[in-house]
Amino acid sequence: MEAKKLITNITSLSGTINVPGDKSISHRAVMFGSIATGRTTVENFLPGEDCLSTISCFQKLGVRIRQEGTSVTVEGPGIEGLQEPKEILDVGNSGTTIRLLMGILAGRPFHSILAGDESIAKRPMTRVVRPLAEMGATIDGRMGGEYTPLSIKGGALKGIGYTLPVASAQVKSAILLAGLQSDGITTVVEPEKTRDHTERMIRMFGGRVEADGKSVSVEGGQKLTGTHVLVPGDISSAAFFLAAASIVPDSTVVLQNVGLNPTRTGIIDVLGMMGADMDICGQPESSSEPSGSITVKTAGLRGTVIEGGLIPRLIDEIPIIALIATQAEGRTVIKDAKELKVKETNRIDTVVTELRKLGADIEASEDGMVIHGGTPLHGGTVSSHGDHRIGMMLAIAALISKGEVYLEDSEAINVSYPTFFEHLQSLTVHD
Ligand SMILES: O=C(O)C1=C[C@@H](OP(=O)(O)O)[C@@H](O)[C@H](O)C1
Ligand SMILES: C=C(OP(=O)(O)O)C(=O)O
Repeated sequence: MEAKKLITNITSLSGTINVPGDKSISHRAVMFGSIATGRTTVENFLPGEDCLSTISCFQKLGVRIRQEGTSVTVEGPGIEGLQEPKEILDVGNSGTTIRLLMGILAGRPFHSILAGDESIAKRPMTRVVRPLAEMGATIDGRMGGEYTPLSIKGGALKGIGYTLPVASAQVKSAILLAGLQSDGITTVVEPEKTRDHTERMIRMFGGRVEADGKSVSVEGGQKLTGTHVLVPGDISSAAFFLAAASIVPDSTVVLQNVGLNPTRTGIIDVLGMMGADMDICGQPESSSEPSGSITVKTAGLRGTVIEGGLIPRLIDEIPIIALIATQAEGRTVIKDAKELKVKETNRIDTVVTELRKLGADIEASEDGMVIHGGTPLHGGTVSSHGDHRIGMMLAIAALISKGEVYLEDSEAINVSYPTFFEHLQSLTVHD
């Protein structure tokens, strides 16, 4: 594919966007709909490639799922109704799909093979394989189960107490999904609190889960019942426009229907610390996930330090935060973020490499990066490296670059935000 010429040389950004559905919640709505009994309807589903991979995997497990744009109906057969797949379960580019699916399949008495794309083949799986094997599943894969393709033969599971070595909502969720099929109680303790969409969804489907600080427990053998899920907009997608409106001069952008779950709002906290101009208006909670609208205007920003418990609350926003930091006054330090190395790309390397191509003053550290702000960006040819969040971050960087910017591998953006360029275009004001 030819490199895409990005939008540059704009005067300001102005307008309103309805942020597309949350990726994490869309995945879980299909998964819980598939293991529950009865019909689940999903509204404002994200029809991005990752969530479509989740639908296709569950269809291969015998679940009847109809998807038309942002609306999905799942005819839940109940967990016992899942059937041995005849084909390989292809998770595409999606870490959430493979890891949560492993938790579900760990308790099923049949054999499955899971595989995905080149990026998935490099992402660590032992973190999920180890606790699920301890619960009683038989899982193997390349390099002793660290990498795809993986094979799973589920078993009679027993509940465990497990302390996560890394803060990961995907690993926590996989263990909880296996725990729902286990004998007794399963407890997961996290080093830092991560997104709690799985816990909220267990409750939405009529199940019980106990959460106490960084510890979460479920009892096995609970019955889940199909329901209606209203998916709020994805704050991780909104983040690109929060950033864009903050750094493009004379801008005002309204982002409607943004998910405001406190385990995800680290980006709002950081923008606040940096001096951003945001006005947040919460909506009355119509589902178990809070949401609201955010009006963001251009502001002079200053550097900050991002570390510790804040990191899991903004883990996917670090590429766009790095770009914001190039425009802030002073230095921004991001640490405790080693997990970035095992995302769709090594996001420490890809952010540093690509932003440097546009003139940013940024360096990698052992567990994050250091950005010296106040640097004008120039034109160039950059690459997403097949990573949607790197691609979108670079498209926002182009808005403030002096000179033309071309993006290689721009289609990667379809993984989480297929209407990204349309939305960006609709906000753009030229002279
Ligand atoms: O549970 C989820 O939906 C996700 C958890 C995070 O991954 P980790 O669990 O690997 O931190 C995040 O980066 C990913 O985009 C979605
Ligand atoms: C890391 C991400 O997703 P996943 O782990 O599901 O591939 C992401 O969306 O930034």
